[in-house]
Amino acid sequence: MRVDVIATVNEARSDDFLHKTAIVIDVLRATSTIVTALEFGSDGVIPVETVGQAKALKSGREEELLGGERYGRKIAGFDLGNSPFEYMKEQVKGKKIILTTTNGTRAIQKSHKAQHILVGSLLNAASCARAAASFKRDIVIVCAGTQDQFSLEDGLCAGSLLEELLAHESSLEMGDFARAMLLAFKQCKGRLPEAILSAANAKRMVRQGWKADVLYCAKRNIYDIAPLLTNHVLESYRPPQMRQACSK
Ligand SMILES: O=C(O)[C@H](CS(=O)(=O)O)OP(=O)(O)O
Ligand SMILES: [Mg+2]
Repeated sequence: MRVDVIATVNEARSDDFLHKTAIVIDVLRATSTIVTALEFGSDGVIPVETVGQAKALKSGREEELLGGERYGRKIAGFDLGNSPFEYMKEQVKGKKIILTTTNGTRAIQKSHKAQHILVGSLLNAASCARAAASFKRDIVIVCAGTQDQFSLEDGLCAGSLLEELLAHESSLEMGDFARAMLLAFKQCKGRLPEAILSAANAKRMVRQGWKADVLYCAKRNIYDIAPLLTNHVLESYRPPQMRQACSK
């Protein structure tokens, strides 16, 4: 099995995903928010690229919510923003969420040619790796990045996924960028919050008042689900138990 890591969404070409499993990462914050929504009982998340697409999809049924951000803030007329804390509430239970964010949902769209599309974050790295390994295909990990720039927290999450994948597949082949992310992760595994807080995207988010979000998104392996895209909806998938992975 081969794993490659793509540094930003704009470096991804749709043909890179053919016949493969894609894992899309946007630690701050889209994929952490998606994992949280599903963990807290949302019925499914529909990721879309534009605000117009999100509004057009909303059918007016009570069991649907519009979520997302532009410039980090809730979009006018939407029910929810992009903070994971908004998705822990009773409000999301049993609801489908139509979500559009600047980087994360765009990266999910970009992976549409993959055979399987999983959503990864630090919160669910072990279960996401377990799900990906169970599909027995080559894997492409896409770091969404921030407005077309590489983001360290996405790279560290890719490294965490690689460490977990190696526990399932000792003969994993990987490209040099993937190897670099694995080494970077191993280097700061014991101090992930500090490493993430030192990076540009987190610094900007802290300035905007989102420090609690950054610290929450830096927690590793606290949830055991792997969002899997099925008919355009991300649903909670609990991967089969396989060989014991690294976890902590
Ligand atoms: O809301 C977020 O965390 C970001 C906003 S920004 O583009 O980084 O300002 O969106 P995301 O798609 O989760 O990266
Ligand atoms: Mg982001």
